Amino acid sequence: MQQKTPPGTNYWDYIRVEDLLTLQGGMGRDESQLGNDEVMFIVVHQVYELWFKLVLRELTTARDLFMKEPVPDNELAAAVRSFRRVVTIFQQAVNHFQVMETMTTRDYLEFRDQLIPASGFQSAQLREIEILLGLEDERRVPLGREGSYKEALRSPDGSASVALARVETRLASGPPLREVLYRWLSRTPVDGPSDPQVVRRFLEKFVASMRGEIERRVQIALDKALTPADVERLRERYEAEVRHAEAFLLAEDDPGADEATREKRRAIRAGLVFIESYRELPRLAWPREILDAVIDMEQAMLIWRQRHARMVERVIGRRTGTGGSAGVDYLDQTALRYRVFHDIWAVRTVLLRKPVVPSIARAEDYGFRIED
Ligand code: HEM
Ligand SMILES: N[C@@H](CC(=O)c1ccccc1NC=O)C(=O)O
Repeated sequence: MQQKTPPGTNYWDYIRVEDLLTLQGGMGRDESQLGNDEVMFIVVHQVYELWFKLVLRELTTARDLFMKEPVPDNELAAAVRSFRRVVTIFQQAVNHFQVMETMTTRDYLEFRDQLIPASGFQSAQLREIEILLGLEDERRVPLGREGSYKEALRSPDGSASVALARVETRLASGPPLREVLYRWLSRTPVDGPSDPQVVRRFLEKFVASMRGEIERRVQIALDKALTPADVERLRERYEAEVRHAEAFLLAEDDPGADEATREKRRAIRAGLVFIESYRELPRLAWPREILDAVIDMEQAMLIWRQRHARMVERVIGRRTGTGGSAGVDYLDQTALRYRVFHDIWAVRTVLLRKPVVPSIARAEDYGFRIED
């Protein structure tokens, strides 16, 4: 007997096209009253919110994975795929700003004032992405009106809103990715069992090797016939660089931190340096892919913020935002400051050339064999 197609299986019911097409009516809920620019403005925002929704799903899955102790090695590839999807989404989404840029300044001014005090600042899903990644509240740039970013999510009469509820739920939904990823990194066996003494010895050897590199660089400068005064200036810079690197690696860069916190930071930083420095060892292949994907992700988001600011500058210049911020100045600051994975960036300043990376005693522990 021929099988019947289950009812409801067609494009329009599955994709919910008719429902989707009723959502572009703006504040008056009547699309016929809106011009093409405003409908485009609404559609582009809706498209972004849908992308944000997917990003949140991927980040939640990855965060849940890194919450496990231990993190199952055979699931690392899935986390990399999640991060890569987030990167691809942001890279695509950044191009949607070009659609906005088909609108001239005067076209936009036709409907802009009615938007006050609404603003992209009230995108709860972007805030959720920041929270889930682990952006610290102290890093947030003040919007230029009273209270925290959460206050901006209240309704105009000061009451709670669906956007605020969304953000509160996210804040209560567990630790951010940064925290669990760093915890995982701190458990990296650094040339042996993860033990504070082993970690410290590894870091000290690493710093010693960095010191050795200074002489070589000074010699290069001399060979390039720089003046003695220039060479001296360079030497001072290199020495300051190593002092900074040492303070970073041995977690002496934050005098307020207690010893237990420092020990945790040393373990995270040693894990990072170890994975990056011996990235060709087979057992480090997936951890290093994780680090690359996380950097890609943060970079894609920074570029998204920066690109948004350039679009804004082009469309409205440097005027005050409808949300009450300084506009482009505010957005440019967020693009510089909103970083989450500081240590993964910072470790790039301290890595060494392959020939001078300290040798490790137990390289065979980090291999695997496919062939016999
Ligand atoms: C012509 C188009 C646009 C203009 C002129 C514009 C302008 C601005 C301005 C001035 C701000 C600063 C807050 C304020 O005081 O209002 C802002 C924030 C924001 N906008 Fe837009 N925007 C546009 C389109 C978009 C689009 C398409 C998105 C996509 C979701 C978006 C997302 C955001 C977000 C998430 C923020 C908050 C940024 C943060 O606080 O980190 N904007 N926008
Ligand atoms: N902040 C923008 C207005 C704006 O773009 C906007 C207004 C309401 C809802 C979303 C918006 N998009 C991004 O900020 C402006 O100052 O023109």
